[in-house]
Amino acid sequence: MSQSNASQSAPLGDPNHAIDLALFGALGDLAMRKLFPALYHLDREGLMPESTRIMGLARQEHDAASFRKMVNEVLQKRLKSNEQDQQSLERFLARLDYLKLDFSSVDGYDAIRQWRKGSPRPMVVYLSVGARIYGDICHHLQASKSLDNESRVVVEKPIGSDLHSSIEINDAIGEVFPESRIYRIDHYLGKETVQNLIALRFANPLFGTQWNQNNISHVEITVAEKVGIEGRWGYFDEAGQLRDMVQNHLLQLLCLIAMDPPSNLDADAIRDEKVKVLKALKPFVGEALGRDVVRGQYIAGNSDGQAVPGYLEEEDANIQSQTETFVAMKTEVANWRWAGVPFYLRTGKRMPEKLSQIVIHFRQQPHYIFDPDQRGIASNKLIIRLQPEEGIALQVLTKDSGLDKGMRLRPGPLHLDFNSAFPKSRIPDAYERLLLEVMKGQQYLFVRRDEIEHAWRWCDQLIDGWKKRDTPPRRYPAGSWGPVASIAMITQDGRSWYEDY
Ligand SMILES: NC(=O)C1=CN([C@@H]2O[C@H](COP(=O)(O)OP(=O)(O)OC[C@H]3O[C@@H](n4cnc5c(N)ncnc54)[C@H](OP(=O)(O)O)[C@@H]3O)[C@@H](O)[C@H]2O)C=CC1
Ligand SMILES: O=C1O[C@H](COP(=O)(O)O)[C@@H](O)[C@H](O)[C@H]1O
Repeated sequence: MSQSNASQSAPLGDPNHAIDLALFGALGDLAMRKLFPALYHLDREGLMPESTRIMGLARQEHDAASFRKMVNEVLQKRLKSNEQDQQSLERFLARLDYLKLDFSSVDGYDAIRQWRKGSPRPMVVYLSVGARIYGDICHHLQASKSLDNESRVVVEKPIGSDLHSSIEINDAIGEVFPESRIYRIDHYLGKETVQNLIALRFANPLFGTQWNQNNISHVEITVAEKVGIEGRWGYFDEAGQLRDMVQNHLLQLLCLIAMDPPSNLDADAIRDEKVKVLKALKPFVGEALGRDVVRGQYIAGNSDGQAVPGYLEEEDANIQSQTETFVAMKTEVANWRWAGVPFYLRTGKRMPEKLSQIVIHFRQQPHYIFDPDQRGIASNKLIIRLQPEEGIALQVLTKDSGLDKGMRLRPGPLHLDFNSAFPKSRIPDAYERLLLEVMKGQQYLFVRRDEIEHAWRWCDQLIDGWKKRDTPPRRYPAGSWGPVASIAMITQDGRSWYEDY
């Protein structure tokens, strides 16, 4: 384990941000893979106040010592060697405690009240469990008098599987916590470049003045995953890519691209603008469903040169499943700013690369004077890369150099790569940022109830349409960019998916 100066030199976080964190589902996949590493990083970076305590809750038998050992093993495995230092690890592990609890029964919740007794810190309840049990947990916490009027709750996505179920879950949480103390996670909102999108759009007049249908011809949002189902077949098959990724992450990205400038950076000012976008999203009616949406499911193929199974051959698979692992669609935000500008969205599992990027295609000049053969390349693009290699590039056109080239155009990037532009700063994981905002009690990176519900309303009409049409998903080989029809969907508009990966 390498020794680093980070922990020695960093002051511990602002005492006003100290919390008691009750982490429900502490032995689960999300907690182990994302939450504990993120909490450790906050501690190591000096952002976790000294008195902050963390209680892990799950139903397996453990005591504090065996739980700490388990978390320690996970951290050793997940952290890079230059991120580990003995002092930070020891300090972080010492904050951890464990409570064995069956979340569905009120018995045992008294122990949480006992743990909290006399604590001056607000309690943050993090629900890293399936959404069906959120209501029970909130009510049992209330019944056991473990909460006070500063307690906050953090809930994971997806909240429900349609509008109706999300209303039920939100109602149940809302009976215990007011909206101002509910933090609905969409981890894409914690990604560094997503934050930068807000800065880019609203701090730079260069873009602010161009951000509308007069200057932008179309927008692409791609969230491609290289992985398949990773042992989550049961969960995923009920959800599918539309509910798992579009309803939340892709629609949130679309909102941040399409929203009007908020009057300030307050949570509600931003959320009000996002809601307006969700309300203005065109539904898919009539022919549009067949023409503008493509559902896909991967079959066996290759990933990194290795043969990988198809979706229906994965562990636990039901071979009859028609669940989509890929969706591509063309939609529109029907308002003054965006009328007539297509938003092409695509997301899928088992794509060739892990790639999340937004491409804003600007319109061509009204009058063109260069080589007619080059007309196709003659427009600017703004490429906002979320992962991997976070960065922003503006593709501009210059003259190709050389005596023999005449006035040939050459597209080239003005590139801001965050890793090389700011080499000293580690790019934090989305969960670090989100947990920090919860500790501070700031909600602007979290999703308000009406956003979730408008997003479901829009997805529900799409899902209903699919049910009525009852057509199977199109097959695509693992390791490809999705069904051929998703390429045809955009080429029929005389465009193509941006491919400079
Ligand atoms: N994993 C991921 O990458 C992502 C997850 N999410 C969301 O995060 C949440 C957690 O997901 P994930 O970590 O994958 O889920 P897991 O099933 O891996 O973890 C859930 C944890 O909660 C425990 N648990 C469940 N029910 C009870 C109960 N009644 N009493 C006591 N303990 C219980 C489980 O214990 P046991 O093992 O004994 O059942 C387990 O420790 C979900 O809402 C999911 O949708 C969101 C985005 C990504
Ligand atoms: O919410 C989810 O997101 C992940 C993808 O997240 P990323 O940060 O790795 O892009 C996805 O794999 C998972 O199915 C989904 O539930």
